[in-house]
Amino acid sequence: MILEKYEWTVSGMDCASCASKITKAVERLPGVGTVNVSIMSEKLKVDLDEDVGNPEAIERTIKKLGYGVTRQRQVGSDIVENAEAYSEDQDHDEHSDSPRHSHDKPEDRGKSWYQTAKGQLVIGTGLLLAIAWVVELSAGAELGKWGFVAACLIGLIPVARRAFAALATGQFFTIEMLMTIAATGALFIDAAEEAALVVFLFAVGELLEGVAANKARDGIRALAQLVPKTALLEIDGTTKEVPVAALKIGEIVLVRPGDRVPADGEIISGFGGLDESPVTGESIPVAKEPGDEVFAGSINTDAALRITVAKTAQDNTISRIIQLVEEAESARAPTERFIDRFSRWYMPAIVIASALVVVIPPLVFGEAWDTWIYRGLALLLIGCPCALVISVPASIASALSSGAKKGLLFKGGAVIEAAAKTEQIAFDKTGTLTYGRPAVTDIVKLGDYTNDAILEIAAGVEAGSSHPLATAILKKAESENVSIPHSSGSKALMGKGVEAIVNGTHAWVTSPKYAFSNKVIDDEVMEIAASHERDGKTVVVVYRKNEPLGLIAMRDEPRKDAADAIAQIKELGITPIILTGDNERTAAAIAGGLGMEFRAGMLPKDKLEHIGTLNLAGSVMMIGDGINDAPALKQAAVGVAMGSGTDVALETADAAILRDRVTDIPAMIRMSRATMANIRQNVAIALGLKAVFLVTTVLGMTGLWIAILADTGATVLVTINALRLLGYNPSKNDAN
Ligand SMILES: Nc1ncnc2c1ncn2[C@@H]1O[C@H](COP(=O)(O)OP(=O)(O)OP(=O)(O)O)[C@@H](O)[C@H]1O
Ligand SMILES: [Zn+2]
Repeated sequence: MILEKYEWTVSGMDCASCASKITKAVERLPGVGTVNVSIMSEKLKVDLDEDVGNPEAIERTIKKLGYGVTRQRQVGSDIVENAEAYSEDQDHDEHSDSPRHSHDKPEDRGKSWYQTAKGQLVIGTGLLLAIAWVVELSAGAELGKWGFVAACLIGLIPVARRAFAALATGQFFTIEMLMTIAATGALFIDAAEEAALVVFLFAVGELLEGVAANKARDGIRALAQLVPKTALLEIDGTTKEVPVAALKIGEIVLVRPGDRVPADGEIISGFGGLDESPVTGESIPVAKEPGDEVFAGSINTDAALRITVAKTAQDNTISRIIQLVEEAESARAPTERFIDRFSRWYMPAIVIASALVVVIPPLVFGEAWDTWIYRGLALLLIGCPCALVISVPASIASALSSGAKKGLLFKGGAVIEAAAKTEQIAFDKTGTLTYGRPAVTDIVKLGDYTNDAILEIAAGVEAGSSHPLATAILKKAESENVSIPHSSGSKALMGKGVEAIVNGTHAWVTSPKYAFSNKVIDDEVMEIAASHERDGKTVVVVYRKNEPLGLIAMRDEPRKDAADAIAQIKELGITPIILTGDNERTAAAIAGGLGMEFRAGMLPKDKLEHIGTLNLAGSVMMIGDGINDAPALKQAAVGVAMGSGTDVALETADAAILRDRVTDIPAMIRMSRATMANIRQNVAIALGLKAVFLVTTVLGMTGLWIAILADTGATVLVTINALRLLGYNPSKNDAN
């Protein structure tokens, strides 16, 4: 059995209950494996066994439920769009030209609300309702009543149709079904006017929900629009405008001043400042020259650049960021899962309660049937869980896209929730608190070799290493015009150093501690090393078998905002700590300067273990550069990779900070706490309003239309509240 991956764009989904309705309906179809629905990106992904099932059946089901659906087919690396999926039955789906559909069809973009099907339903019902009122006033109640019945039916039929489509997939408890029963019931007990009003308000609510959901998606769509659609491709000395999707790796494109870079690539000629804010959130232009990497979406601020394309449109860093944010939805917050479970029993419970309200007072206490049927129907509408189910995902969606714009990536609600609970933050030293670019400061002779000779051998050993210390030594060798000798058999001694065969002789570059334990250096040399280490430098010993040649001291500067960041973290009530492989004294010098705790001399496995221990005392966030600390990042409650748009950073961790600012760590904490506060407000609004109107409905203080107004009102309130997160500024000192 081979499962084919299918993907559709589904329009008209406004809340989590829409997603679960579609999931359940599709899961029942033959041949369907994993089903994944994303409201934010309006995507449906299905693993389908084509021997048993077929994609058309899936499309028909979705259309019947009342959503628009467009199939996307993967061809190579390009997504090719099929024509609007074919629908067998005549009933045109009322969502297919909602404004959100503009996601796929640019020509639809900018449609006003009244041009959409939902909008027209609101106008239609509203007009009939108004006419009915006029008729009632002028021609009497009897004739007016028929106007209300007409208004009610016009609005109700599409809803009822969706309710029965869901029923056909085994789902009885849907919002549409509650609406249908309540409105039909109201017609039967001669409350046509209220039934029409209820249907009208429901349509208004749906329209507003659609607008709100669309607004939440805008953030992400805006990111996608930062990449230009066309590029100036260089062919045979001239340039030609081509679609960005058609660019191939290795092709050369021209980027004029003021243009956006069309693809990730490398500058081959030209010097200029690049505003990388779309990718990293950092808007101060970065000076770049030939050989430097550029990201798609960045703005070329001053001079023309020629760039070789390094990635196809789909693999660009910014496309991957967008994809991550879209996928982040599926990693759902525990609170969200709780709300989902809650609403699963909430709807049936309300239905049962309504039934009891209808039956018990008349039967047991001899009350009037009319009154209690009316109250029961109103109670049914209280059962609409829309506000509740949308409360958490709306906040999360806003937070995800708001964060992404500022270079703070969370891979899902679960990560946001965990980040908000952080009590300790563990930093890897190199590359996070420091720039990660150590430079050689001193070379100390231990024998007869000159500084250049020491550097030469050290460079030979380090040639095979990509450690920051190796980079520092190789760079120094280059600037001193020392030729790098031939070496072979390079071997990393994890957390200790490197060895290799240089010019036919075995040579080592290691930590003083390791050299000492192998009796290569004595106490006296250890003391020389220590004196440098107390200045915050890292010292390595260059030696051959039992023959120390020299010491090389290197210094890696703390980032300029590191002290500020640590202070902010403490202000937030969180304990920061450095976990480093470097030695005690160097670590103490750096940590002391920043005012924080440290643990030094840690091997990668020690870091892992220590995070485990810390986790017992309170939730730990680990910050790493994402390169060699992936296991430690995994071990922490929240692993955060830091580094401007680096490849690894995006994939390895739970969260990532895209611009090189340590102050973005406290910003990330603030963002997650603000999101959780927002979620708590939303749940309180949704549950609170339900509780209030549940009571007033049973007591007969409020009726049918108030019940539905309470639900749509709450939905709108909750959504507006969530959207406030889009404008939230988590940084303490700067404007963005
Ligand atoms: N390529 C290398 N050349 C020389 N010394 C090395 C090398 N790799 C590691 N060492 C020695 O091992 C020590 C620990 O290295 P490790 O890579 O575990 O930590 P680090 O990355 O330098 O620091 P941090 O843990 O803060 O990021 C270094 O301080 C150095 O003394
Ligand atoms: Zn919905």
